[in-house]
Amino acid sequence: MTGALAVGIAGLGTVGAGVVRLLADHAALIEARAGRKVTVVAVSARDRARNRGVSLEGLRWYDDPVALAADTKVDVVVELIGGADGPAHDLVMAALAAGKPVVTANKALIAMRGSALGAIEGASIRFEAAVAGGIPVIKALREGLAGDRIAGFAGIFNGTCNYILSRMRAEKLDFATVLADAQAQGYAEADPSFDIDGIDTAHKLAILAAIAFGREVDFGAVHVEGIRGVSALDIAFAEELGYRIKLLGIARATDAGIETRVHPAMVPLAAPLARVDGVNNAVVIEGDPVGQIVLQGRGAGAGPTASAVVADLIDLARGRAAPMLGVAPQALARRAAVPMAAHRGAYFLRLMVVDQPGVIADVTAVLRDHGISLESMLQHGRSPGDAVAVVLVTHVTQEAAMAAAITRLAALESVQVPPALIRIETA
Ligand SMILES: NC(=O)c1ccc[n+]([C@@H]2O[C@H](COP(=O)([O-])OP(=O)(O)OC[C@H]3O[C@@H](n4cnc5c(N)ncnc54)[C@H](O)[C@@H]3O)[C@@H](O)[C@H]2O)c1
Ligand SMILES: N[C@@H](CCO)C(=O)O
Ligand code: NA
Repeated sequence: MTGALAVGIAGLGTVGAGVVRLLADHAALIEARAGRKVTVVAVSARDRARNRGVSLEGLRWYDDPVALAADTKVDVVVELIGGADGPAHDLVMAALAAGKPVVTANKALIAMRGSALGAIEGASIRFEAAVAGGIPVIKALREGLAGDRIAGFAGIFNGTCNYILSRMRAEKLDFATVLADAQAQGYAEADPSFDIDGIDTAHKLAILAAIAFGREVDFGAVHVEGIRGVSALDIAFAEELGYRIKLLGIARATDAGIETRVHPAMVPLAAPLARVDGVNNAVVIEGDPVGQIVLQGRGAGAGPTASAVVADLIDLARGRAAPMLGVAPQALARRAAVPMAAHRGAYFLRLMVVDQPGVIADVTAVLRDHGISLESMLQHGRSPGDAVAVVLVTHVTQEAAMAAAITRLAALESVQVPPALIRIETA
């Protein structure tokens, strides 16, 4: 048995304190599995006096995280500060420059700077915690499915959004009410925009797509829509039509290249992702020859996220090498990013129209002009002279045709508010 793996941790918030606690609580089993001790020797955070519920006795303290990377007694740097720039980025660059491996939970950093970091000669950087927290989805793709060709995957990667959508459905509440409550209870951030505008999901999707398809991390190519526009009315219609609305991150290999998109989607009740509720995350992967794999679990929180960070540390302690994105930098594939306009799928479209003769004829004429075929149509009740909801479900059609039709529908005099559009997925 070689000597202990000496760990330096920067950032002692939810995840950092969770990692210190897990390494202490499971010290014996981690040593047995790693073949050596994994020991925290140094830490850095902003407030030395703060009580984090974990003992920092005997650990070297650094006010400046970059100084922690220079500590010659630190073998591996764990970055748990967060953010694509600033101290987290400075620390990771300093650690890699010093030839030290890095473990991080920072999805923003990997999504925005992953390609540049991966290109650094000899860089060793692990980030299982960054995607779907405790679900070992990066290991599943990079190791477990290393022999498979991945056709695509779809997942629920943001617990905050899934919690909000689950409560909106179960309690028939609107978005603003549930968000305010989630903030009051401390689930959602005071500025929750990364979560609810889909950016956090897009970070995770960009990272996972790079590994699934062996190409560079391409955050800029991801089409991103969040959940602010999801209404209680559309959730009720989804229920009636046999769907659940989820914020999905989807990546697919098509003949034209790789499609990556984040948006609310209607998922049939029988599909694996439909029944994943609350703060849970889940991902459905399609591989050849393995077929379909479904992983579900906790995507956030101190324990689940620490579980992923510690697994990465054990890999390092074992001396297991793995290229950052699953293939060597020079072997990364160049595959085109497919624009959203080229996406093909089925759509749910809700219009608020004036209840008067001829309106449906006008609407269907627009759809006909753009070659869009309808699967079903729904209208409840009558309200002459007032606005009523009309729901249209299309057959598979091209996004560009749908977008053009919506522009024309929105301009019709009988259409009262901007049309609501939700894509239908089979995952
Ligand atoms: N909380 C989760 O459940 C979760 C899940 C997956 C990934 N992550 C990621 O893990 C990382 C940490 O998240 P968190 O929830 O623990 O955040 P947090 O806000 O609870 O903790 C951040 C820590 O970084 C420290 N810090 C900030 N600036 C610093 C500086 N200049 N120098 C030294 N320390 C500094 C803070 O003092 C704090 O201890 C983020 O990248 C986040 O996206 C979090
Ligand atoms: N804000 C994230 C945390 C985990 O990345 C979520 O709600 O899922
Ligand atoms: Na993970």
